[in-house]
Amino acid sequence: MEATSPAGTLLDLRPTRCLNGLMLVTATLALLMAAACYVRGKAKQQKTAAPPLPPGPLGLPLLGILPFLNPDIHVHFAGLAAVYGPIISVRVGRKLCIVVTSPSLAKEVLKEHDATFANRDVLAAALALPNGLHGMGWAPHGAPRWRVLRKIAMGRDMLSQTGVERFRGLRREEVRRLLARTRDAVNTRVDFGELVFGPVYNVLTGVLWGGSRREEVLKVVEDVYEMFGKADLSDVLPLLSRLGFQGVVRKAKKVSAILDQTWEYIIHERTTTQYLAITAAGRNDDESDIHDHKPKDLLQIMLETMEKKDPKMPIKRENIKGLLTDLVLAGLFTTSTIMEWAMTEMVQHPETMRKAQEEVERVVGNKESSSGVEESHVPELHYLNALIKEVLRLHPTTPLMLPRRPSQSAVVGGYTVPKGSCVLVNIWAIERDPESWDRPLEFDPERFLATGPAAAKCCWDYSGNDLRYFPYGSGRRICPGMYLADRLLCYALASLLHSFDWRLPQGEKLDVSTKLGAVLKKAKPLIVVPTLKQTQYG
Ligand code: HEM
Repeated sequence: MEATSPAGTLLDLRPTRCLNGLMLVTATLALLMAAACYVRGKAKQQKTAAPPLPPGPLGLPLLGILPFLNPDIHVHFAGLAAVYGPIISVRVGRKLCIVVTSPSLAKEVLKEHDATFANRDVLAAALALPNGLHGMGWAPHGAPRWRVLRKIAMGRDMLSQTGVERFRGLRREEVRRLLARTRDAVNTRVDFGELVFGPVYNVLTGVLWGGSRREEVLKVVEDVYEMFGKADLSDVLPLLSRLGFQGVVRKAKKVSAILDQTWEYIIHERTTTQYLAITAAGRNDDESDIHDHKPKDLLQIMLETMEKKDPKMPIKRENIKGLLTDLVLAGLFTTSTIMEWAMTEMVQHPETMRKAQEEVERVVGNKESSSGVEESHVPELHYLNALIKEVLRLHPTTPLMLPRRPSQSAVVGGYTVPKGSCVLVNIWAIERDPESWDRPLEFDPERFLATGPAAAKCCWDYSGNDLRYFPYGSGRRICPGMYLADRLLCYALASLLHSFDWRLPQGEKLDVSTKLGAVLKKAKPLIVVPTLKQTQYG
């Protein structure tokens, strides 16, 4: 008889049970581990998966939204922002554009991720200029030449706040000439943009290279300006340029050869005759006399820097030509356009012109007690300074700023902005945003004269620190010419308001429509009639 004690049964069964138990535990552990791996993997995947591109319209294959693009691109993009939100992505041909339309997102791009977004998205026309990439405007921000050129341009002898003081004499001379020209034209129809263009150009060329061969340079610079203002398909459809449909690029090559030659003549003249004369006269780097009508200009400073061969300041001839081209192009059309917009707004709102005139007269004095506006009066002209700020708010010269190109992918507003895309900041829309501005479309200089707690809260200066108002840009690529532009704008306008009254020709209406080229200009020139004011100087 088989002994069947419970113990025996237990003994008999134990190995099998053990095996089953072990398998069960192992299986459970394996399952748990697999589940843990899956969860961890998923979490990691979620962590590393980039957020999506910003929303935006789909557009057509290959062409994107190109066929539907309104020529006033800033207005078109503002409309898309109203539908899709403050950060959008659009394909324009092959190019992926990310457009930012709010102060907080502009801050992310221009301040918080400043280094990532400090490169320019270089236009095909700029690439075609032989010195296009050797200057400042299109150079990659990390490149040593960009740092060196910015250092020189913003140096204490050049375009810095103290540097511009050295050219007071030059500005005075040009503004006096402007007053004389206006006096010759009283009671006649005057193209205001044309009237102020000359003095702005003369001041710039004087500061940059002493003004020699002015007319020759102007002819080419105007061509280059036109070229940058034209939409170039090879920027967005590179295939076209490979097939030879280059349009703007072909023209750029032609024009730039002439410009290059002209710079060569100017440099040659300086290094042979005038340069020797200047060094023989014993000028040195520290010389900074605001009464000197011919202080050392940028060309001179750059030639001397090149000659010193300091490894920390490596400058080549092409950098000199590139920087001169950049500064004259970037400074001329912006400053003269803002002057035209200022007069346009004052003619449209005569009460603002009257207030500005009263202020100038109060500060400068009348005919008997004063010999006219001097630059030393400018800081006291609070209303006029506010008026210029308001003009810059409503009429940003580059409504989408200069295009940026991220050096690596970044997350902005919770969306991915891919490396190499073209990033645009719609400053035109931001500076008209009702969330930041009371009655945003009204021309109201007083908004910049806020006193009390309102003034303490905001920072309406040109530093680019408050991303609701940054007409000269923000961050490392902020405009290097802002002190010169500001000084010239205020001084020239104050002088013109002190000496003359300005009105539209009898029976004519003001046309304020705009045209977007390299800068946002009036579509039609401003025609005005200056008349002599009772208190007339100059
Ligand atoms: C009212 C006149 C002017 C306005 C409204 C203006 C506005 C601007 C703006 C918005 C930018 C882009 C900044 C950014 O990307 O953050 C810029 C860049 C620049 N501006 Fe001006 N500007 C004016 C006058 C001038 C003048 C007089 C000069 C030269 C003398 C100048 C030279 C430049 C240059 C070279 C750049 C490119 C800087 C870089 O990329 O590093 N601008 N300007």
